[in-house]
Amino acid sequence: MAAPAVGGIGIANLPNQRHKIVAKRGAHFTIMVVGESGLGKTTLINTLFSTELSSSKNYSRRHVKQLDKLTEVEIIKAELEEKSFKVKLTVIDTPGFGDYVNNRDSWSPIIDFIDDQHETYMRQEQQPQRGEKTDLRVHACLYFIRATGHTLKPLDIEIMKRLGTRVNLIPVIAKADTLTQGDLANFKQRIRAVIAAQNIRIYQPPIDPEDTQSAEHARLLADAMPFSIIGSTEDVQTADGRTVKGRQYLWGVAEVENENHCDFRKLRSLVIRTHMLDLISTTEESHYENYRQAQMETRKFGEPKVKKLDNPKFKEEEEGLRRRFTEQVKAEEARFRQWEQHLIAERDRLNKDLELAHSAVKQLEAELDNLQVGYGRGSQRR
Ligand SMILES: Nc1nc2c(ncn2[C@@H]2O[C@H](COP(=O)(O)OP(=O)(O)OP(=O)(O)O)[C@@H](O)[C@H]2O)c(=O)[nH]1
Repeated sequence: MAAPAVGGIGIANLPNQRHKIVAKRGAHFTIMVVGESGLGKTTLINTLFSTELSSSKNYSRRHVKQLDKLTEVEIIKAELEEKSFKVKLTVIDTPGFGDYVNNRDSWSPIIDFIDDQHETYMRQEQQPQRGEKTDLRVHACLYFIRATGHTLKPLDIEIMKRLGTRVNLIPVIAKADTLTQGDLANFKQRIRAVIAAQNIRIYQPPIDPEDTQSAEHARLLADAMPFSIIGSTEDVQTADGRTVKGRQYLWGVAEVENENHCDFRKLRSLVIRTHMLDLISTTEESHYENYRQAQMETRKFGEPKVKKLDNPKFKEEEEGLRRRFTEQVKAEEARFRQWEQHLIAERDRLNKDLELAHSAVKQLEAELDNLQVGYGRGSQRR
């Protein structure tokens, strides 16, 4: 899918970033969005890249999707071009996460996907011919937090802990327009406290001591995390006559690009304008390297990864199957026993009939003998 960037989104700034050599070739960037259904993941991606990368979902089918109890990973590829600078963008969407009453292990397809990409890349590196490699290693993972105004849910904490050690984790507060500015500020503070207390690793923009301007910008971005987000690709009219991207309400407009309304500009700056190359290089140098080292310690060079057979989700399914099988066997056994009883009763009845017939025959034989004896005596007298 080749999608022309509408109105300019800033990827042309990439050559100004540190690694000019990458910029010359064009960047290869993979971003993953994780969060509950309906938190605005698709909308944000479309807002971020100013183009309809992914179409909106059919909400009438949402309940159907919940029944199959699967967190599917969806891959959207696009090529964005601005001022002849290209970014090969891959968006990994994870619809349906956290939709179910029992969310135990609902994160495993997401975590497995991230690990599998590192694994695939490492295996390709180990081949004698190392040409063009398939590379879907995730450079940035946007984690969507529901704007409840309370604090992080245990499920958020569990998955964020696991993500933080594998990818550049960027937490965002979804649908920030649903909270008042005061509530939003308090919510942010509480989330930051939980992140610190739970030792959740989130992406930290590097601070360059030699470049005060960029250091200040990096500090500003770090201080704003988790970014509050309003997503919308709609143009709306503000009270003072401006046309902006935003969401129209009776009380006014929640503007996507207004720093007083949300942190969308900061997030876009971090992901696209100023830190895309740092996200790519930290993935390579830190997250991939950690994975590679951990794997190297546990198996020999070139040896395939041992597949996890003790996945609790599969275990649960296996136990269920076994239970159902035992119940079925028991029911069949009971049916056979009943049948056997029936057969025994039938056999007894037939035996009795046979006995009766037998004694009737015997009686008839005796009568016949008597008759023959009587007939013999009669003929002798004559
Ligand atoms: N109030 C508000 N609504 C939003 C915002 N972003 C998206 N929405 C709305 O929320 C609904 C769901 O948005 P999507 O972008 O499809 O959500 P999603 O997270 O991709 O949903 P799944 O793909 O089902 O996981 C749509 O009706 C959007 O218009 C936002 O920032 N604020």
